[in-house]
Amino acid sequence: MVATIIVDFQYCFIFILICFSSLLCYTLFFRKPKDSCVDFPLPPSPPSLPIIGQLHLLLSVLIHRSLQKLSSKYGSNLYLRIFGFPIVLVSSASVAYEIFRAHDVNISSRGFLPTDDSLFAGSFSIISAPYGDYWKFMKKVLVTNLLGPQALERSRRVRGDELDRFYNNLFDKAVKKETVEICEEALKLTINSICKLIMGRCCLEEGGVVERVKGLANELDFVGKHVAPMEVMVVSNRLNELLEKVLVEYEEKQGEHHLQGMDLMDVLLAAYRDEKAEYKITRNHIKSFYADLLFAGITPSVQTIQWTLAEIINSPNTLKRMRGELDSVVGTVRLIQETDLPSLPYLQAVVKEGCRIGGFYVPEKTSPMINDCAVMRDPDYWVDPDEFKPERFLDTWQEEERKEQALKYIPFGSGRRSCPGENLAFLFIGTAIGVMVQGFEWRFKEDKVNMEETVVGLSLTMAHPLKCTPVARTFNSLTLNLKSCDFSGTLKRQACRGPSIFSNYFT
Ligand code: HEM
Repeated sequence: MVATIIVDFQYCFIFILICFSSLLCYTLFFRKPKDSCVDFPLPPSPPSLPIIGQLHLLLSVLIHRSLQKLSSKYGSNLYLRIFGFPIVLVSSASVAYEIFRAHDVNISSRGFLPTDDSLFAGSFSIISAPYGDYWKFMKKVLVTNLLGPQALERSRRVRGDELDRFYNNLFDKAVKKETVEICEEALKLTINSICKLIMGRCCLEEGGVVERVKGLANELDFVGKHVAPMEVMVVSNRLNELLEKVLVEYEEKQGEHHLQGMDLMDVLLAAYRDEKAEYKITRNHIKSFYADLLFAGITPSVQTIQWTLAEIINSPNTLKRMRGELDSVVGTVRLIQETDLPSLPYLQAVVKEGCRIGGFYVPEKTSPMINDCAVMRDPDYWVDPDEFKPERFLDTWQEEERKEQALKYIPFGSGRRSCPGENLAFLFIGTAIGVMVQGFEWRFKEDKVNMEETVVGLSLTMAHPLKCTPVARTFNSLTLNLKSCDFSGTLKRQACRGPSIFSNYFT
């Protein structure tokens, strides 16, 4: 009898325990968050843990892959909570399109306030600045003096010279039969070009500024890999010292600069000195702005060049078609230049596809958080989303379709806070890839390039950096021919061929 009572009591206890733990599980894992409402239910939420929420589901080196895995398992739009902080994770092209179309202004601030004075995304940076007067002022300065169509046209020669140097360096390696690391060569090209564009007439070479920026960029990538905030601060301090030196040099040479016309630094220094300036900026603002440009501009461009060449090497048909186009439009005597790009629609399509596949940079808009990588691989919108298929960008869309397409193609983000360097990036990548395909065969040890990915900082890079040996396609090196370009002609030709990714730049 006593034994029966004890067994009953045990069952009862187990039953109560099960009820209690079920209730706890329900509350912790499956209960809808309070902020949902009947009319607008929140997107589904994956199971969460106490305190950290869904953080454990995101912990991975390849964060874009874990995000993709989450969305394919639980739905393309998800509601997450990380330490109580709500995030809507968007992986579908149509929802991202809707957000950018209808709510751009609401998501034009990054959703976090920087807490330190580091040059990288600290309190003076425009990347982390909220959408407001400071951001608007700096964006205007940036577009007018560096990244807008007219500014890019004025600085074309600087990039032409650097492209020539890039080609001659590769030609030299080809003569010596040396293997090159593509990332390293692309890094030299991009750093040299960006430093010349933003610090133009300062004694860059003599002061070794380019080399020091390159060292700092490498260090920052390394630090990014190991997520060490203290070390970010150390690199930031060193860059601060370097930029202060550049600023002082500019101030000393102020008279000389005015004789040659104002450049970006002159304009910023004038605004810094002007008591009645539209926005009162400080030296820290200027240095932070330069840090933004260096590190937002360099790494994604370099990575995209590397990924795109790797894809081309793995796709002999693409390579053949690009070469045919380059040989017939540019020929085999002179080197491709920026003004050829509008006449090379297939090269443009390859670059566009390269940006879709490679140039990964997580937009820091946290709520909603748009996973641009997943949006550009959304199978409902992209045919064979994981394949390298430049042809997808050769379609001749109607005006409406083109607008919609632009909103779903977001390697540079979208809306007000989209990347202001998009046109410049297309010029860098288009000409660099053009030079490498026009000028060289690429010898490679294995049958195929290993496309395994890894993440460094905010960039998706190749786990096995691309190394190959250039073989010059012509006996003599190709010549640089920076003749002035007939825009009206190139634009007319372009109009017959359909949309151009360079249309912003050339109109
Ligand atoms: C393939 C090359 C590049 C890629 C894929 C890329 C991508 C991006 C992305 C995704 C963003 C964030 C957009 C958003 O939040 O919606 C961004 C922001 C930015 N990018 Fe780029 N970028 C590239 C090249 C460049 C270049 C060459 C420059 C200039 C030299 C540049 C300057 C910036 C700046 C200043 C911002 C911050 C804009 C703001 O906060 O308003 N980028 N970029």
